[in-house]
Amino acid sequence: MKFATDVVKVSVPATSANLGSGFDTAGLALDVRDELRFELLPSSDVEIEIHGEGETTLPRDERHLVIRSLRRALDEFGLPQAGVKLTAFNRIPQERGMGSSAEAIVAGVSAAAAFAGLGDEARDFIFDLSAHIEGHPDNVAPAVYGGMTVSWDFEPNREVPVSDAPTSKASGVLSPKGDEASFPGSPKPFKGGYHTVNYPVGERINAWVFVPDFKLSTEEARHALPTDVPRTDAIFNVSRVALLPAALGASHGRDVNAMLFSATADTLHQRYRSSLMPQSWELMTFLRANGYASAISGAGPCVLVLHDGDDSAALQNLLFEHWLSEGHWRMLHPAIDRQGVTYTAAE
Ligand SMILES: Nc1ncnc2c1ncn2[C@@H]1O[C@H](COP(=O)(O)OP(=O)(O)OP(=O)(O)O)[C@@H](O)[C@H]1O
Ligand SMILES: N[C@@H](CCO)C(=O)O
Repeated sequence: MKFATDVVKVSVPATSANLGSGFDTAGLALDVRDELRFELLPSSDVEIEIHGEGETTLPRDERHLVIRSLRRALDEFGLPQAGVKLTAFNRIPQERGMGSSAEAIVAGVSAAAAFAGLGDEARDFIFDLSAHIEGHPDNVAPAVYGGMTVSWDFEPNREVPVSDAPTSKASGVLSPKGDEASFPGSPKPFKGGYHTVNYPVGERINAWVFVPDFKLSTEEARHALPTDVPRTDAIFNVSRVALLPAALGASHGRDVNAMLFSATADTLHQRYRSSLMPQSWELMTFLRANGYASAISGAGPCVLVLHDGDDSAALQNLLFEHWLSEGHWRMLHPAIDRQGVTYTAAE
């Protein structure tokens, strides 16, 4: 395959994963965008220019996550590897729980799609490859599609308890191999791998992200999680995550803020990570004690608030004295992004 163009532009939104109860599953796109320009070079060099977030910390060579993801996707699209100049204008805070790594991966993969001359028809492929590179789909899905997403990893061998399933030819059960072809007849379940569903977000839903002046890598935060969780905690989160689409969709005339409050509650991950970010835990619990639907954003340490209506002034007043005035926290009030990644050929 040949390059369809020499220059492409990509814009990717920030994302907040988990939304409290939906660990590794729920995500929301926020209108804080990184803008990237990719230009093919006649040589095999990589040139990287970074403005904004990461300009003093990110590598400027083949180790850069955007470049690594671009390289992987060029192979997948059957395009040759080439020299490239990347110019990045980064606004998404990094290692804070706003989906910066998913952004970088989606940017590189989407750039390859645009170099291949592909448009919207490549979106599902971008999601699939990006989620495989990231290793979990909850940030990648809203970064690709916008809005609120619920994602899952369809693992055929876990969908049917294979060892217990009847083996008569009439029952049409999954083979231990567990691939797509082993579901005979109809209906057909999904193919193995990552999937996502986009849910509408009500026009009145507002999001705030409180960004601290310290970082926490997702890798470190994932190491803090236990292998097993109590059954009562699992039941608690199942009941709350099921509320999330209804609460964010907000078209049912019920008390949306009360539903958001329950929907963002969690017992599966946040408490286990609290010692890695005590300030975030303190802020999140203070907000909840004051009735706000609040959660750790992604793996932290940012804190997310969701609310029906614009409560900026009240939040500012509530948090000014102990948090915002000391300069350790910034308050962002991004719009909900409903577009997802954009990728186009450019001049
Ligand atoms: N714009 C970017 N360009 C290149 N690499 C990036 C960019 N943003 C993030 N990265 C890479 O991703 C790492 C941060 O990933 P990490 O998963 O720890 O945080 P996050 O994605 O911001 O948080 P979360 O996954 O909880 O939302 C950075 O250390 C860097 O290696
Ligand atoms: N679900 C992920 C989001 C961060 O990538 C976590 O909390 O570890």
